[in-house]
Amino acid sequence: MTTASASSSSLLNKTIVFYGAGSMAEAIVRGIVETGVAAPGNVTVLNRSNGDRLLELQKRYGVVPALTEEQKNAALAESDIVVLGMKPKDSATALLALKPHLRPNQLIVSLIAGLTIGTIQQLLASEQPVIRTMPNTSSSIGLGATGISFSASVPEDGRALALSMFQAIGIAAVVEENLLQTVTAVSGSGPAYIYYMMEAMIRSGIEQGLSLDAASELVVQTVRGAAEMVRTTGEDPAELRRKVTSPNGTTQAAIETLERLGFPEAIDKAMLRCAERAEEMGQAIADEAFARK
Ligand SMILES: NC(=O)C1=CN([C@@H]2O[C@H](COP(=O)(O)OP(=O)(O)OC[C@H]3O[C@@H](n4cnc5c(N)ncnc54)[C@H](OP(=O)(O)O)[C@@H]3O)[C@@H](O)[C@H]2O)C=CC1
Ligand SMILES: O=C(O)[C@@H]1CCC=N1
Repeated sequence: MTTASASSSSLLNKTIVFYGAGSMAEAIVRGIVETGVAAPGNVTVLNRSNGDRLLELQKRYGVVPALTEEQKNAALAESDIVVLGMKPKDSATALLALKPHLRPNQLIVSLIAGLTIGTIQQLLASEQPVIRTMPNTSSSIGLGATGISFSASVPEDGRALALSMFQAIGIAAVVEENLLQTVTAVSGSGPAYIYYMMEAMIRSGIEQGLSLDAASELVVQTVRGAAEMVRTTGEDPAELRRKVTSPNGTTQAAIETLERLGFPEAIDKAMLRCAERAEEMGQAIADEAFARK
């Protein structure tokens, strides 16, 4: 566990409310509390109706649950940072409910796939400083990969705060807002592709005779080792693949099979569809915002 010391732009001095405290919010709460960059007593969690979940988060991380309407409204009105952690379909209603409580300098950090800075500001009817992010669930173990974009109204210290939040729980890349759909396709949804591949590898290992435990352990260590090899050697994945692939050997036979079955095209199409879906979800919220004006 690492610790952070308080300075004026430190998260330790800031109050943060997670407006929607589901899986992604928990990944971030856990990351920032366990790395010591945020004080649990300064972190409030609130949900639409699931109070039991808030009590669980309190037990696990020492954060503060907002259970009553009064507590919820106070947390939204008083926190320095409001993190939007609800599902896209719930976001327009949630932003309209947030609007009357906000002060102009509160930072909005959105985790919501597809939802644009423009739509958030439209729903809030203000130039509120908005930090749009696309994190992933590996943030809970400090290995997150987050894309970040800022509205023009985010001040320098707001940018630094957001970066410190996401850098505490992994890596953070600042990108143009229109590239956040691509970040969603790469790293937001990316863990699921890797889990899917792991599921398939474990299943095949079992079908070929390994026990569940042996297949799982071997697959986990293989994925972990492969990622660490790319990271620590700095070599290109293609070069590392070449080193595993003996001419006319077993790996070549496997890769040729994957190529014949369209593996690279399948990944490309999946990622394009993912980015397109983020766009569609953002458009649906924008349409709802327009309809509710
Ligand atoms: N899961 C992931 O890997 C990633 C998710 N995201 C984004 O994070 C967001 C959340 O996803 P995820 O954590 O998986 O979702 P979850 O369903 O786990 O959590 C959503 C939470 O939002 C709460 N909520 C819904 N409406 C409101 C409201 N009006 N006011 C307060 N709280 C509300 C729900 O509470 P209740 O149960 O009481 O309704 C629930 O706890 C999504 O927008 C998603 O696009 C981004 C990157 C990765
Ligand atoms: O599946 C989703 O919509 C969210 C966004 C990125 C990961 N999970």
